Formats: sequence, C-alpha cells, structure tokens
Amino acid sequence: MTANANATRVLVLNSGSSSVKYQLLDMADGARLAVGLVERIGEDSSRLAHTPLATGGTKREITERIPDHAAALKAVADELAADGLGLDSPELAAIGHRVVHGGSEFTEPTLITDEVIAHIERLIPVAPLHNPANITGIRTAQALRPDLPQVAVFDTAFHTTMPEHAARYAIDTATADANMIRRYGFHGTSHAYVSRETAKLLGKDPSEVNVIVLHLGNGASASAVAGGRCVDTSMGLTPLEGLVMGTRSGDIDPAVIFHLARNAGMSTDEIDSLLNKKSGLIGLCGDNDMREIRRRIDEGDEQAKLAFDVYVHRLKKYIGAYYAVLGKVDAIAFTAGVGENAAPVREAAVAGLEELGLAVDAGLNAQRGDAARLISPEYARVAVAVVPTDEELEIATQAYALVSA
Ligand SMILES: Nc1ncnc2c1ncn2[C@@H]1O[C@H](COP(=O)(O)OP(=O)(O)O)[C@@H](O)[C@H]1O
Ligand SMILES: CC(=O)OP(=O)(O)O
Ligand SMILES: [Mg+2]
Repeated sequence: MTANANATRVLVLNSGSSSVKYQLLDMADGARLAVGLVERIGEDSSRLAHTPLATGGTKREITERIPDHAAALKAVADELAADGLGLDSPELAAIGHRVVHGGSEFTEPTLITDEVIAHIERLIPVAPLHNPANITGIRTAQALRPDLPQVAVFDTAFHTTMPEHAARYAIDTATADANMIRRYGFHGTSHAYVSRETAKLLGKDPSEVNVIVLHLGNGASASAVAGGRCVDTSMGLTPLEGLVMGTRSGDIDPAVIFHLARNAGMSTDEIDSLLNKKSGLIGLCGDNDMREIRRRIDEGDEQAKLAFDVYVHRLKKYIGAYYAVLGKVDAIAFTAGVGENAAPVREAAVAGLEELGLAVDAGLNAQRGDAARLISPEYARVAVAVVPTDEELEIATQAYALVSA
C-alpha cells in the first residue's frame, strides 16, 4: 500500500490547538531521525525547535511569527528537507496523525480518506479544541505528499473496549444518544503503550495483568486496564472530566455551571474557558507547571501546597476507584511529564495505601532515568512503576503496521 514498498520511515504529527509536535522514525530499527515542536502558532512569539538526530545535528530554533497550522507544517517540512529528510523522500512509508476524538466509529488506526475526514469533522462539536487542528494537519500533509498513505491514530480508540456501564452517563438515554453524549476517554495511545510496557517490566504478557495507568501530563487521565483491555478511564465526552490537570478542573458538580450562568452572569463560552484554561493547578495557585509548584512549596507557599494537595487527593481517589473496578491490581504505572518526573506526586498519591498492598520505596522513587523502572519495595503486593510514555512511537508503530500489512 505504501508509495515505495521498501520505505520504512513514518512521520508522526501531533497537531494541538496552538502547537505541532512531530517525529520522524525509521520503523526498520525504531530509530528516531528527527524530533521537533512548533509552539504558539498564531502568536507573534511562535517558535520552531528542530533536532535532526539522524545527522547528529544540534537543536535549531526559529523564532518568527508562524500564522497558522499550514504554515507550521510547511516550516517543519523545510527543516526536515534541510537535513535530507524532506517529505519528498522515497523512504517515507506513511504519515501518522494523532487524532484526538474518533467517537464510537473508530476503534483502530484508519487510512485517511475524504469520508474519514468528514467523520472527524462531524466530531468537532465534542472536540472543539483538538479535532479542527488535527484536520488542518491532515489536509496540509496531504497537499505536500498526495501520493502517501496518511493514517489517523485516535486517542479514543483504546477506550472503545470499555463496557457500556462505564461508558454511559446516567442521563436521559434519548438525549444522550441524539447528541453523541457518552464517555469516550483520551490519551489512548499512551494508556495502550504504557500498560503493555508495564506488563513487559513485570515479565508478563499484557493478557495476564491488571494495571492502573496514571498519565499525568498537562492533560491528565487515569485508566483501568484488565488483561490488556481498557475497562474504565477518567476522561469522558471531552478531555475535561476526571483528574485535576494543569489548566482543567477535572470532575466538578455540573451544577457549578448553572450557578455561574444564572448568578455570575457568565456566558457558556466564558464558563468553558474557565473550566478548560483557567482551572486545575493554574486556577488554584497561578502556576500549571509542577516544577514551579514544588519550588513554591519548598519556600513555604501555602497556595501552592493546597493546589498540590487537591491534585494528589483526586489522584488517590481514582487509584481507589480503579482498584475497586479491577478487583485485583498487579501494577500502578506513572507516566507523562508529571508522572515520570515528579517523585513527590508519586509518593503522596500512594501514601497511606499499604493496606491495599501499595507502597513506594523512597530511594527508588528519588532515582531518575529514561527507562521503565519499579519504585515499590520488594515486599509490596502491587508493583508501582514509572513507565515513560511514547505516544509518537505508538502512533508510528500502528500506522506502519497498517500500511505495511
Ligand atoms: N522535572 C519535572 N518535575 C516535575 N514536573 C515536571 C518535570 N518536567 C515536566 N513536568 C511537568 O510535566 C508537564 C508536561 O507534561 P507533558 O507530558 O510533556 O505534557 P503534554 O504532552 O500534555 O504537553 C509540565 O507542565 C510539568 O508540570
Ligand atoms: C486529550 C488531551 O487532553 O490531550 P493533551 O494532554 O495533549 O492536551
Ligand atoms: Mg503529552
């Protein structure tokens, strides 16, 4: 199906609302040839940072206004071309796109056609921040390489195995069905990858283990994975539900919204922006970066301490909930920016759960490193692990498997 049957490279594009992250990988040996990021698209302070790993080159930065996603992708293509890794390369087998919302329709990586794009467009009302950027990324890449297979890998796909009782909201069924309202879950490529890597770390097959995955990045979500299949996850119709995040509230009483509309005179858009962009850690203490919050706590800042405590309390509640959902837990895996780096979050989330077989060894927890590792003491019944996620590798692997089949 590829343009060139011997081609083994995959370009992965992760288009966010104001950023594009990308990686070029060679699936013959898993080598990362180039990685980069365009951020603050549409602002005067746009920045492109590109590292051509294949040539051993150092990071290059471009700081000039990049008006939109199309311009961002063209700038990325130019940077790749400067290292002889351009989009015109015959070694490129596919472009893999992270698509955040695939609804109930998409359960597998999918070859992109006009019909698939139309489906992704129909889901914009339930993913207004993410799906439009994903579609622009797809269309721009198509324009640059119309002959190349483009593959959509959906954040929601891994969660489509959730049982109906976990996916349903307890609201009027006709209203829910008419409006696509159900729990979809997100960060699925990360939950899939990390749950498999955790099984590997335990020396087991994924089908033999039950894992709670805590993906704690800027966006954050938990999932309960039984024998390799997702049975529950904390994000819902949109990526707003669940854990406390960098700028999102996670779970709240839905009546907060009516209260703000009726009594504070806020519009729907203002409340949407409040809950998605001005809540979570940033809403609680003015900072969304866990490094800065820890620094402030070390200086005795009470507001930062409260934000940390709210964050950890929610996390602990989800660990307990998914322990109950799974019945038996073999491992808890911490991943993404906060999960991989913030030892105090891991320690606090598990503190006091010894009766559940959960404990963290302080020495192991304090160690750093890029490899998956256990941080629980020998005696603990449940393994606690730090397992670095790699969404780009997972997207490339899924996209390549589809086009080389
Ligand atoms: N060394 C660190 N210590 C504590 N927190 C960190 C560290 N490095 C990154 N983080 C946290 O990780 C977050 C970013 O996580 P990441 O998974 O890269 O997010 P995303 O992919 O959603 O942008 C930062 O906002 C910060 O809170
Ligand atoms: C779905 C989602 O929350 O994505 P991100 O963490 O990239 O914002
Ligand atoms: Mg991430």
